[in-house]
Amino acid sequence: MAIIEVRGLRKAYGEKRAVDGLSFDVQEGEIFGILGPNGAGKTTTVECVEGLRRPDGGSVRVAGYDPVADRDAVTRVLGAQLQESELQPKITVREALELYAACYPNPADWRALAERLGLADKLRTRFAKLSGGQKQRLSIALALVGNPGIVVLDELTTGLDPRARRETWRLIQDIRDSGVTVLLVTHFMEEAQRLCDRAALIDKGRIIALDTPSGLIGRTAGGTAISFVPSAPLETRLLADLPSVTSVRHEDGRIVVNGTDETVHAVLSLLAGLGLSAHQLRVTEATLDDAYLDLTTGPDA
Ligand SMILES: Nc1ncnc2c1ncn2[C@@H]1O[C@H](COP(=O)(O)OP(=O)(O)OP(=O)(O)O)[C@@H](O)[C@H]1O
Repeated sequence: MAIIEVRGLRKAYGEKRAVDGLSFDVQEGEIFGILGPNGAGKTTTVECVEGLRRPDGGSVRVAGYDPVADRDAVTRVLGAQLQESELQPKITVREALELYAACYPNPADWRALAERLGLADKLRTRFAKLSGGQKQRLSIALALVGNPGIVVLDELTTGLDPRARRETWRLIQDIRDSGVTVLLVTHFMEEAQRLCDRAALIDKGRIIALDTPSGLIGRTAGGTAISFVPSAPLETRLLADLPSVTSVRHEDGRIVVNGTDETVHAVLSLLAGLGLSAHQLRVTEATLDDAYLDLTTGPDA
């Protein structure tokens, strides 16, 4: 069931069309990614979903509610991560959790939440004294303290070290596993590839692709590449004629064959049939990074 429905969403800032006719559905219980270059319109889109911005056109429904007209209802079902600047530097973790819990009719048990997010021993620590990772975990806790069915996380892991980023990924998976739908805005393709069930790739205010991460990767020209040094000279035409192969080239003394998963088996079978072996064999898969670079046009001017 679609818990978020966005239809023909448009939003301009003066002459600038930040969002230009976006439509997508987010299914209940999934992690849905919003990806795209700087200035693509990602934050504007999620701000319209959160009810923080009034769209110029199109419609948004969150659990059936209009985020602008039914602001209170949407606030109860949707938890948004706070920007760092929205918290007082002197507030303690405990005070922040208590304060935000008091704003909701059916808040979560904030002590249990602090425990779950690894903040139990930081309750008396002031916000300004928390590390980047701890601040991020607090912002997730505050987004969850109202017991929402949906949580919006915008650029959550920017600025975190690789370990803190991985811990945050585990938390996001736990949140999804507890039944919460996650709308995740990210610049990190590895993050999107690991976490998202589906993702929309936005460029210049429009959706240019919407699919599972592997579906998006499948759209790139790269696919699977197999490279090797043959044990004896080999006519590349034989490789190019294999059914799944898209290109063959010589690179630094190696033969590089692009194709699909099946190409690996086809190339090795051909070599075996010719009595040749493949030295320094390497197989590389295209990633969401490759798909992103293939499909988007670069930063907004
Ligand atoms: N309040 C505003 N006033 C004027 N222009 C704005 C405003 N907010 C955003 N924009 C412009 O609208 C476009 C989309 O911005 P938005 O913040 O939605 O993009 P984004 O994809 O979230 O970018 P980033 O990845 O850099 O955060 C950009 O060109 C941006 O400069």
